[in-house]
Amino acid sequence: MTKETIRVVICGDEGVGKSSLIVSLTKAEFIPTIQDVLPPISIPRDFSSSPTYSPKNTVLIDTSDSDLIALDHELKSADVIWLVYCDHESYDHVSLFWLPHFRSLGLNIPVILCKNKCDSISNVNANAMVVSENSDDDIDTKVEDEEFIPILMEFKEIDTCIKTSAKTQFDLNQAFYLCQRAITHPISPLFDAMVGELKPLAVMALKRIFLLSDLNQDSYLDDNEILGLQKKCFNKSIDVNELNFIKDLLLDISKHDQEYINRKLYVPGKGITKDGFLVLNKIYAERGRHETTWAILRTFHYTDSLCINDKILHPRLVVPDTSSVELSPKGYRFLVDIFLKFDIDNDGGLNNQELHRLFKCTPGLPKLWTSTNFPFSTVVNNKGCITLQGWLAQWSMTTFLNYSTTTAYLVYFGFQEDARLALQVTKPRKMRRRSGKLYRSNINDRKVFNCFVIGKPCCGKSSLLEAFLGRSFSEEYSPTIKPRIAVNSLELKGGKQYYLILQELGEQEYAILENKDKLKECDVICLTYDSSDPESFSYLVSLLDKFTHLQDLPLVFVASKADLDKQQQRCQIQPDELADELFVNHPLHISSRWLSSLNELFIKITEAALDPGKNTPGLPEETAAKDVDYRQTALIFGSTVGFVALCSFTLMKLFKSSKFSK
Ligand SMILES: Nc1nc2c(ncn2[C@@H]2O[C@H](COP(=O)(O)OP(=O)(O)OP(=O)(O)O)[C@@H](O)[C@H]2O)c(=O)[nH]1
Ligand SMILES: Nc1nc2c(ncn2[C@@H]2O[C@H](COP(=O)(O)OP(=O)(O)OP(=O)(O)O)[C@@H](O)[C@H]2O)c(=O)[nH]1
Ligand SMILES: [Ca+2]
Ligand SMILES: [Ca+2]
Repeated sequence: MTKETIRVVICGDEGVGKSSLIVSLTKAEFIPTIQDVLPPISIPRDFSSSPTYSPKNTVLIDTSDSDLIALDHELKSADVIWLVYCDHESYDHVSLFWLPHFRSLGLNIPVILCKNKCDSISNVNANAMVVSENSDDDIDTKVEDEEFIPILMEFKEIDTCIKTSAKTQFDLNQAFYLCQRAITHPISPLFDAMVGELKPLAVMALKRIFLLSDLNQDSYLDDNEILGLQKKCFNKSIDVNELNFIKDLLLDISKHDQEYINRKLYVPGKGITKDGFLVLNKIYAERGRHETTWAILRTFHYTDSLCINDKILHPRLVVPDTSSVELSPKGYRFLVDIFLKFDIDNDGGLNNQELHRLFKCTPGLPKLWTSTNFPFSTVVNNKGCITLQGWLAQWSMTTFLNYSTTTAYLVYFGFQEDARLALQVTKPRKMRRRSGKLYRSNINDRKVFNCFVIGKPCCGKSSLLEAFLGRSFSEEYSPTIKPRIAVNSLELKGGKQYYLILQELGEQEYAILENKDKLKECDVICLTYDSSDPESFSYLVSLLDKFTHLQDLPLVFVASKADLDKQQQRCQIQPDELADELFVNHPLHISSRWLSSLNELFIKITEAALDPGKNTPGLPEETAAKDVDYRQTALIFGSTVGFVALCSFTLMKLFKSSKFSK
């Protein structure tokens, strides 16, 4: 409900009973002689029989046709018009004067047409949620046929017609409710009275609701699923008779109604079909019980314009500048359930058909996904289908990069609660200072980290991303132009699970490295050079020179293509020297052909994200004495390994060449 206050302007010829209607309604008694024009009366929400969707206030405004200026003034601020007549003359005036007059004022608001002084009819109250055999159908239908129908056909602004009596209080509450309903539950977005069909947006929304309610995905709403839907929308259960009535009605329509002949609306033993669900809602609209349809739509957060409420899709979340957003256990649980529900063939992957079904109740794949080549941004199985591990990684990444996409899709997928419950905001980064330098403090509440992989063209960045997703190495080289992304989960010692996002920036590398805000979202920079290309390291040196602020972040140096012959880097400083100078680890030698070297790297990147102090340049170890000791042993150990390694390498070469020389 968007409106807090609804203004109902009551008009009609002199003496039709306008003022009497207001008095009778509000005082519940008929006072034969009253003043000409009553002052506006405000009726609070509690007055209504079904307060859920009624406005906070409804103001009833009495008018008189003797003062057209005042009347027009009121009409222009009206939300709905209660147009009253009571006899032949005032009836003729409805189409000859009143309705054309509203049009001439340019009003585009609903009109409730009311025939007053119908004193001979007893008060019957029919108000049921489910379509039921209408108890007032048998009451004098002459007025409807002769008076209401022609005028309803001619003036589409007439929402409903009703007979009342101010004297006997017949249907006064109903008339008042209809005025409110015209605003709170408008028929026009749902139903096209001209063609007698539900409107396309309504059909789309209802189809989506059907999909979400069909829990076992068999394309039928069985009794259980209907009960679930009823409970959810009306917070009450449906009784067996009502349910049987609906079923019989649908069976009857598919047997006798020419339009639906041979179309399955309800299949005994299985349930209501999607067509059946639509037909049912069409019947609600036709019988003036479209509140039922609105109640269903609103439960699924549809607004009057039949789109899902933006505040539900994108709830406001307070995210401090240096915090990140991750999925909560509840969010992961929901996404696991969705995956399992749609993995219909149970093979641990979602194939195209299954993905298509899953995204049927959404506007399609998120933009972020299509622009990052989903599903190849994450783990797929040997058939190219996203696995559960990949699915969760993909959502972890989406939440990290743009949580608003996650909340929206959770709602599309049918997440019942406030979508914020599926998220958690991490603590803002704390900063520490050592040796006069600010650096990021240890992290203990995050499990998703973001790493930019930087390096000279052809140094092996894409191969690294591919290997991270468990894909086999390819000799082929195709330069990366558009940024690329890869996300996967990994486990550190002790069994803790993390998600790591690796981004290769392509032609945007400079632009992104320049942008300090972008770097706030970056946990680690992975600086890669090709150890077999002598010109490769100098690229990194010049980047670090150019973007000095990179040195405020954790850095991990990587020497790629370790399976090829190592070359001396043509550069004023060698990789190990630079690392020493910056107080960070020496480059890790990896090869995309050697899986174990890669695993070590990914763990190292994650550890660098968890403990930025150890990996940020310019921070010598705090305890100097211990440090030296450690370094000496490390060096000795290192050189031994180096010597042995060198020996074995030469020996092997000799051995090999001698073998070949034979
Ligand atoms: N029998 C009968 N008489 C009614 C009913 N409603 C109003 N009247 C009578 O009709 C006359 C006009 O009623 P009002 O309520 O003053 O009508 P109004 O439309 O406000 O008239 P103006 O203010 O003059 O435009 C009064 O004598 C009422 O008693 C009704 O439902 N049944
Ligand atoms: N021998 C060997 N070749 C590798 C290795 N890693 C990558 N390559 C090859 O190096 C070439 C470039 O690899 P990519 O991963 O595309 O390099 P890149 O850094 O992404 O290149 P750009 O996107 O142009 O910046 C390809 O032919 C790969 O097959 C490796 O570890 N060993
Ligand atoms: Ca079902
Ligand atoms: Ca690349």
